[in-house]
Amino acid sequence: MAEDAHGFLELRGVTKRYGALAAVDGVDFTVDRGEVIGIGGPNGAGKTTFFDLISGLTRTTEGTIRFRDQDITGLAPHRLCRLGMARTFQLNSGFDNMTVFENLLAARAFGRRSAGGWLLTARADKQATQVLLDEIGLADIASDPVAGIPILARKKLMIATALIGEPDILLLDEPVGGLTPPEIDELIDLMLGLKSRGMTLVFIEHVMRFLTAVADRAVMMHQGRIIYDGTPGGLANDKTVAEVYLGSAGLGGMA
Ligand SMILES: Nc1ncnc2c1ncn2[C@@H]1O[C@H](COP(=O)(O)OP(=O)(O)OP(=O)(O)O)[C@@H](O)[C@H]1O
Repeated sequence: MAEDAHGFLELRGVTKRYGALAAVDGVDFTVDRGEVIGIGGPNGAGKTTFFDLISGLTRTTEGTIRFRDQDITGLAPHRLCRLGMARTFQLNSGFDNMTVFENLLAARAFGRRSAGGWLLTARADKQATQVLLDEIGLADIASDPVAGIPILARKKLMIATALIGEPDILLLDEPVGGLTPPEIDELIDLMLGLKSRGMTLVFIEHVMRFLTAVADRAVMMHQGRIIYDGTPGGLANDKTVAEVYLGSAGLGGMA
């Protein structure tokens, strides 16, 4: 498939209305292949809805979304998964009664992009699962039921579950929410590892230390619109961003 590195993912005039409220309001947004973008903004800014639109969980009211030179507006999540898009969620998901290994293996089997029966691919799937568990630092608890594992391990498992289908773009919704500073450092390293492998990453995060350490480009949303799109370093001096946070948490409160 011929595809341009520029405009790998492209949104034009994307709007989502809930009654009178425009949760996402006429957004234009382009992601190039290999970019690492951190999205911030106050609660209710529209960030998760924005991800839901891209990943096919919510239908757009207006606008178009293109991915890899295809119009994907309205395409179901499983179709997007097969095109190479994966995402994680704010809340940790997983099958609690299954082990870490089984969770990842199930994701591998159901998220497989190429055709092939279970029996034909079972051995390869198990190998790929083990390799990823090693890489992501979950091999030690591979046999543990997910119900009892710590929150950092759950976060890593969700990322692994998204990565096991070998996506070309990964969307992460608040990957470090609820983690301690040393745990955040660990996920910074994990993300930098993905970045060094050329993975296209778009993530939502309130923790500014994480956002500035990982992203090359920062995007701030407010009331469904993009109010800043530039370097992470430029955020601190941006008047519009400061105004949005003034009187509430302040820019420092984002970290
Ligand atoms: N299904 C829905 N029905 C009605 N309103 C909704 C729905 N989903 C989201 N909204 C509203 O859309 C707006 C944007 O919500 P969204 O969850 O996208 O914001 P957010 O930036 O992700 O917030 P947070 O940082 O708290 O996760 C909010 O005002 C929210 O109440």
